[in-house]
Amino acid sequence: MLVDSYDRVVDYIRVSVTERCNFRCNYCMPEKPFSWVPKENLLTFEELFEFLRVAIDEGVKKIRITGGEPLLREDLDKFIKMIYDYKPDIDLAMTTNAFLLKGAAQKLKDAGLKRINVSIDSLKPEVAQKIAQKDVLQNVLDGVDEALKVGLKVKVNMVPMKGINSDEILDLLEYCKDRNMTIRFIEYMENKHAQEDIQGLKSPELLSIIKEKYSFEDEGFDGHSPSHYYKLEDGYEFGIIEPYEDDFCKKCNRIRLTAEGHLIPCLYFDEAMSIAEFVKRGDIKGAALVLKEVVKNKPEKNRWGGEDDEVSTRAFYETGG
Ligand SMILES: Nc1nc2c(ncn2[C@@H]2O[C@H](COP(=O)(O)OP(=O)(O)OP(=O)(O)O)[C@@H](O)[C@H]2O)c(=O)[nH]1
Ligand SMILES: C[S@@+](CC[C@H](N)C(=O)[O-])C[C@H]1O[C@@H](n2cnc3c(N)ncnc32)[C@H](O)[C@@H]1O
Ligand code: SF4
Ligand code: SF4
Repeated sequence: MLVDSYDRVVDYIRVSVTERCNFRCNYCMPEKPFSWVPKENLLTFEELFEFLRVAIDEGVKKIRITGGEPLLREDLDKFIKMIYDYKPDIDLAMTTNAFLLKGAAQKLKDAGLKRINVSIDSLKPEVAQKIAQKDVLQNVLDGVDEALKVGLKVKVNMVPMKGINSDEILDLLEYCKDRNMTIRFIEYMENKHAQEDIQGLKSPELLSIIKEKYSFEDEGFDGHSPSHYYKLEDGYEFGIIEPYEDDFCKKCNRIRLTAEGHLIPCLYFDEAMSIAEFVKRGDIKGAALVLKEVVKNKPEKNRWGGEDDEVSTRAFYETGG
């Protein structure tokens, strides 16, 4: 079992399979980075899987594939199948922008993927285009329909921004409610890669917009998720993720692995240790020692907004969010 120095069990790994993306979201990657990680520096799916096998043997029960845009990586279904075949009861999920999902959903489901979280920031084609800097909406909506059709469980993530998509909170909530998909509104997290003039909506602002039309109860946190959940009178649940808070850190169960093999103990800290050289030379014991070290050094909580206000300079498209 992987237990950190605050007695938290780490049983969730978020794996970013590429930092590349076919969108240029204004809050994440408005411009193509000056240079991408060279392809030869990426761990192969076989190498990533060898490492994940160790992690699963150590008690990991949940794996989320993310990116950049994970659907850009060729043979993703084969990677998913490797994990599924090794541990069929693992909670195997993916976070995606869904642009390429229509053609991939069935293959991913057949390979063993169980759930997807899709980012949808607008239901208006021109607003979606302004945010992603590409005409994306129809493909995304078709991707979601296909995912539901093939039986994948779907959640939606939206980043509400003042003057851009803040008038669509209820529309997106209702789009999700009609399809029985949970929506989580993520407060915009400042980072040095985003467009400078963005102002995100905070939780009280979001709640007061929803209150104009719906009554709801506060359900608190669900398990280990950073999402705070609320329940409408008809039982539909929506969530809000407030990254500047740290109450959910007490129950944190996750670490992150980047496409180049950096193991990151916390979203907000720049420290990371590499497993790359170990897995490349087949030294699985060495990789397991790095895993234990990273878990041991996991910080108690983020320090965003605290006295010593530590701000991560690492981009979300690198860490996988
Ligand atoms: N502060 C903080 N935010 C996180 C963490 N994990 C996820 N988030 C935020 O939640 C967003 C959405 O996460 P997802 O990729 O949908 O994954 P998830 O919330 O673990 O998904 P579920 O397993 O469905 O609960 C991320 O982009 C982050 O903004 C975390 O460990 N700390
Ligand atoms: C980095 S993306 C990777 C997966 C995929 N490309 C997608 O967009 O779903 C993962 C999540 O991070 C969120 N995200 C990225 N930058 C963010 C920011 N600055 N503030 C809040 N959420 C952010 C996105 O909305 C998305 O839900
Ligand atoms: S949020 Fe996702 S889709 Fe948008 S630029 Fe970042 S990685 Fe790409
Ligand atoms: S901010 Fe760090 S400690 Fe808190 S939930 Fe996220 S990864 Fe865990």
